[in-house]
Amino acid sequence: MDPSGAFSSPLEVKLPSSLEASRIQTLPPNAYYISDFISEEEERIILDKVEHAPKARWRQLTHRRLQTWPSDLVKNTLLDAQPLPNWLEQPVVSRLLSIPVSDDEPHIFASSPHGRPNHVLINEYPPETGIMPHKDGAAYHPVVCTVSLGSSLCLNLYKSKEDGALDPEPVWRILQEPRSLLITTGELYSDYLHGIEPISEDANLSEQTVANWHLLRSSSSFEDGRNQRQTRISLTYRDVLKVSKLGSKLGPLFKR
Ligand SMILES: O=C(O)CCC(=O)C(=O)O
Ligand SMILES: [Fe+2]
Repeated sequence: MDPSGAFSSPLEVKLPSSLEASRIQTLPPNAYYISDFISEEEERIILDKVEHAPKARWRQLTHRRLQTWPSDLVKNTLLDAQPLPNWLEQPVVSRLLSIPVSDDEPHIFASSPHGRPNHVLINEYPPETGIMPHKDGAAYHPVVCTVSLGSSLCLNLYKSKEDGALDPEPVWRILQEPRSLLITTGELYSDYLHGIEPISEDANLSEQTVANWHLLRSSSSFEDGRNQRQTRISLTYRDVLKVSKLGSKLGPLFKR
């Protein structure tokens, strides 16, 4: 195992020497995209863990299912001071913490309260499933790290209009390939909304319409401008600002 927690061939995982090399330059500060963040074997292992998690872990929404680890938030607070399970820590967290942002910022969570992510949301998107445009809000330090598994799809970014209403046309699209990492922070986190359209195929994909086109693993596979969606699983890593030790003192009754 190498220091970044990699079990797999370094040929499959390609980490930049600093995030600057992975910056999505067409977007406001700051967004980064790393196409080969985890290997195919690591992807299989994580997908297997997600699929075989205890049934009670899944929360079913109208169109989408999700899991929260280590637990749901209560009033924006993480009640459980439980660590993340090992399969969510390795290789993702150790690898996240191994990539410098710049010479004086050792990694993307260096200035967050806990210095690392303490919470993971797992969302499942079968084709024709999406998520409404939204902001992630005040519970989290403004850094979101999303690992995509299983299939590609586009994340749309939206602006609020002057009157606060949503402008329904996305201002940008980010194409997320399986095994990729997308990091969004700063202005992108605070000033824009993000969402995923509930469609079976992303269309009109090109250098002009996809913000991270030049950072894709395989832009040639989208040469016809289309991406037929399969089921995509995303892991969203964040640092919840408020953590209460009370949850662990109250004991297992209050845990999920
Ligand atoms: O699945 C994604 O990439 C986005 C998920 C998301 O926006 C959220 O969970 O807040
Ligand atoms: Fe979100």
